[in-house]
Amino acid sequence: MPLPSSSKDPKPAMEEKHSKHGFHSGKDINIVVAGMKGVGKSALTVRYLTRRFIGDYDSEMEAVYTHNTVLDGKSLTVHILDTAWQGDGTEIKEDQILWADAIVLVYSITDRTSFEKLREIADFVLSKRSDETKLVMTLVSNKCDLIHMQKVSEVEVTQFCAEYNCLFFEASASESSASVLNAFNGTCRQVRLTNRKREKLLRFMSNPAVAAKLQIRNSLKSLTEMKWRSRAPTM
Ligand SMILES: Nc1nc2c(ncn2[C@@H]2O[C@H](COP(=O)(O)OP(=O)(O)OP(=O)(O)O)[C@@H](O)[C@H]2O)c(=O)[nH]1
Repeated sequence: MPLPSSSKDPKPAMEEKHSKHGFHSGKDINIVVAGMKGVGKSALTVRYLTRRFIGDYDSEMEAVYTHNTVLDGKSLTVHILDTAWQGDGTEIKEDQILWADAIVLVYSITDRTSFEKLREIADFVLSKRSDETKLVMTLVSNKCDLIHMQKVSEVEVTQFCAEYNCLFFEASASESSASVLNAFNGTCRQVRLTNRKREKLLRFMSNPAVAAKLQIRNSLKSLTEMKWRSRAPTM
């Protein structure tokens, strides 16, 4: 699927810097980073790409970055869409949701509203995806260096993850490259796992013997249903 529209093309310097190794896996992973204004979406993205923390970004700017890397011994190309918070529900567009293999939902531990808003975003995202196209969602609590200002409890986070089937990562874009790498790498691993499972299922389903069995089972099921319907008393 083509890259989603973005209000700005990827920064050329960034693109060049992260494409310089030139390896291509054939299996790209598309990630959308979403969350309220000021939670650190750009800081996390840039930390993952450059291992550096840059304090200030143009908050109006939505950007797509391409990053070539190696994960668990296999080359990987990651495309990251860093969304810009608009506050009017238009920060993620439908084609961007369909493009994504994973959505990284970011909140700041110092801002309760930023956590609460993620429900709206997650509901919107899930309303645009069918079950078959398994989408990976991860929850990232950013600004963990400000733990003394924490406004969201562990119980709430656990509930959220159970409800939306999310993986959870704690990060600090300002203090720790490792935490940010862990969040993005964990997300990519989960996408690979999901893809492998889906491919395995597709292979299984396309086996002629399995297809024949399924067809027989479905025919028997509809025969039984017809039988019950014809026996049911009419009012
Ligand atoms: N203490 C602390 N500050 C952070 C961290 N990550 C980001 N910030 C700061 O939070 C502010 C917002 O960061 P951004 O990366 O611009 O946030 P954003 O989510 O991209 O915001 P929008 O682009 O406006 O949607 C900046 O002042 C950052 O320096 C962090 O881990 N710890």
